[in-house]
Amino acid sequence: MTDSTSELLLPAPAKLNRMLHITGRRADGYHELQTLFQFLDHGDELRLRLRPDGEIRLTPPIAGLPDSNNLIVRAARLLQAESGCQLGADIHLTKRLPMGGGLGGGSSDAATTLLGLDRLWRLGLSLDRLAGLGLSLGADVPVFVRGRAAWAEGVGEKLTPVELDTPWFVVVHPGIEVATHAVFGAAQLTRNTPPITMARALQGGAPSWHNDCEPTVRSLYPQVAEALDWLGSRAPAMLTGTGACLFARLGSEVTARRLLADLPGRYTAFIARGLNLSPLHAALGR
Ligand SMILES: C[C@@](CO)(OP(=O)(O)O)[C@H](O)COP(=O)(O)OP(=O)(O)OC[C@H]1O[C@@H](n2ccc(N)nc2=O)[C@H](O)[C@@H]1O
Ligand SMILES: Nc1ncnc2c1ncn2[C@@H]1O[C@H](COP(=O)(O)OP(=O)(O)O)[C@@H](O)[C@H]1O
Repeated sequence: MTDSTSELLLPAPAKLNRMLHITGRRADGYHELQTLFQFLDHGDELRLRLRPDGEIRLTPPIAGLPDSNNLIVRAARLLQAESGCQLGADIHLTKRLPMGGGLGGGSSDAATTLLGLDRLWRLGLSLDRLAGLGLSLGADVPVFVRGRAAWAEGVGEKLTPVELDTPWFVVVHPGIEVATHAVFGAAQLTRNTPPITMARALQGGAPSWHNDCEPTVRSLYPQVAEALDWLGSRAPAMLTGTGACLFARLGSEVTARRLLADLPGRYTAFIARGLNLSPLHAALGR
């Protein structure tokens, strides 16, 4: 974060779903989940600069995504409407996270916009209120607003903070996109995992965790299956969200770097550490 009152430089971290169970389907077609969210010390970055004229300007544009659909612009306009604030912002996005990869980049960008503009515009809104606004933008936004690793239920909005182990991860993008709606719409998807308590989920720890989307994503997207097989032969590996990104859990930065160096050239990847406090909240002191 810069020290100026008219400009902020803030992180928008990635998340992982350390486990994900699908426990049912609601009347509106959305699925009930139980998941553990954790942040990574890797993500996008937003520079927010105050504009007195009320305009919201985003640079650079994301190819194929009109600004009016960008969660950053939508979050900024929502905050203006909610607070009646007449101020605006120039927002510069450094996009590092693959889109639609299950790392929550768009949701995290939205949360950073809400918290950053709340600070820049001196609105003083509570995290409860900002999380409520975030939920209207997407189910994954509230966890980024609250900034604590969490046990999540419902569609991901009922959050209980947790302290998880903080290993190093190798996060791999297999080079294809997974359509979230195709996974949730697949006939073969397991939708009836019996609900468990948070205590039970935490008791087993990482070796006991799995993602109910994984078998469906494996069969619909053979490239994901191949990448998961490769990664899983080197370290315990899983899918995050509905993919397409995968993560392997390592005991140290050195072993993570070694695995990254061995990775076949057809995949893109990065290493990162798991965090129980979002770097956004660390930067803002919230
Ligand atoms: C399942 C998670 C876990 O983190 O996957 P990732 O997106 O991170 O991979 C998310 O909650 C995803 O949330 P989000 O990315 O906001 O999903 P959306 O775009 O709203 O949903 C796309 C489509 O997936 C289906 N969908 C999504 C979430 C959910 N709990 N049940 C659903 O059935 C719906 O058909 C919806 O139209
Ligand atoms: N600022 C943004 N960054 C990324 N995606 C965005 C953004 N705003 C809107 N989107 C839309 O949200 C979708 C989901 O993106 P993202 O959050 O990166 O993936 P996921 O939900 O799989 O973790 C994108 O495919 C894109 O259409």
